Amino acid sequence: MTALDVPLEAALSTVLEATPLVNSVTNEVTVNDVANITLHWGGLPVMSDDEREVADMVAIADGCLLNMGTVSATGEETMLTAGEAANDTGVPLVVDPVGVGATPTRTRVADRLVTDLDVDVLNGNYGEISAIAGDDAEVRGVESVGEYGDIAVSAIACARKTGAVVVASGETDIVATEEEAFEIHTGHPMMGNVVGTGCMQGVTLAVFAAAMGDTLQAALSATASYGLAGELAADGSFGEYHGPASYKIAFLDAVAGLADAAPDVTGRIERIEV
Ligand SMILES: Nc1ncnc2c1ncn2[C@@H]1O[C@H](COP(=O)(O)OP(=O)(O)O)[C@@H](O)[C@H]1O
Ligand SMILES: Cc1ncsc1CCOP(=O)(O)O
Ligand SMILES: [Mg+2]
Repeated sequence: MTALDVPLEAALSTVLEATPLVNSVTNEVTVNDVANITLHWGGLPVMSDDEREVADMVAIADGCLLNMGTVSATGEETMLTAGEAANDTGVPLVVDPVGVGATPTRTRVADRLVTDLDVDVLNGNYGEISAIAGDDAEVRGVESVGEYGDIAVSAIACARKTGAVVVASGETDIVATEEEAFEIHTGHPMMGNVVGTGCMQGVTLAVFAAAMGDTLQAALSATASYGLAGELAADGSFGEYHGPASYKIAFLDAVAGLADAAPDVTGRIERIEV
């Protein structure tokens, strides 16, 4: 393993300076959290998801997230329209294949998104990424269950299958390309007790990819920053909490305050031999 230096303060200030407009076609469960965390990073959220408008909105955006958490038949077509607009205009595209593997419909929709679109970043939990890679996976509803000892292997396989930079979230996040994989040793178990932390990670990736350009650097910076905010919320740096609901508030405040918190992840990102 070799440690990788990722300058978070520079990445965070790049995001703040860019103020990227990110259009999220996302699920109705966490849409408000996705909008707010976009703003808290320094981006501008818009949640345009109507077939009549979405291509025009994506064309003027700096980033686009497609999250299939509650995708309907019309929503499926709208996500393809939005993704095609992103590809046509060179807008970085992030896909969160929520619940892929749980039902045949979700598997079909996810496969269509990664096949028909040029996806820059694909983010999902261990089960979702393993399912897309074609490996054994158990996704109950939208939650990853079971053990995934070879998640880095699955993430690289998923990157080779889709051409995307892949972020597999869990106790240790994995960022993988077709050639290499990194372990990101940040985050806190409390993050797993809040619905929406995967969805919010997806739009975080879209914000950083929109601002930074280099997709791998953006994925590493976004993932490390996200986990660091989770840690700072858990250690009380952004207010006392009494359970998962108040933790979520502290987490969102940690995201908004991270740039001024001397974020440092030295030694926390490792390139792994796979
Ligand atoms: N046990 C844990 N320890 C550290 N970080 C965690 C843990 N569980 C989840 N996270 C973090 O929470 C975020 C959401 O991950 P996860 O719960 O896997 O996604 P989803 O909500 O899509 O299932 C990720 O940033 C991940 O690193
Ligand atoms: C519970 C649920 N059901 C459909 S989408 C959704 C939210 C999933 O959020 P996350 O993937 O961040 O846990
Ligand atoms: Mg998720």
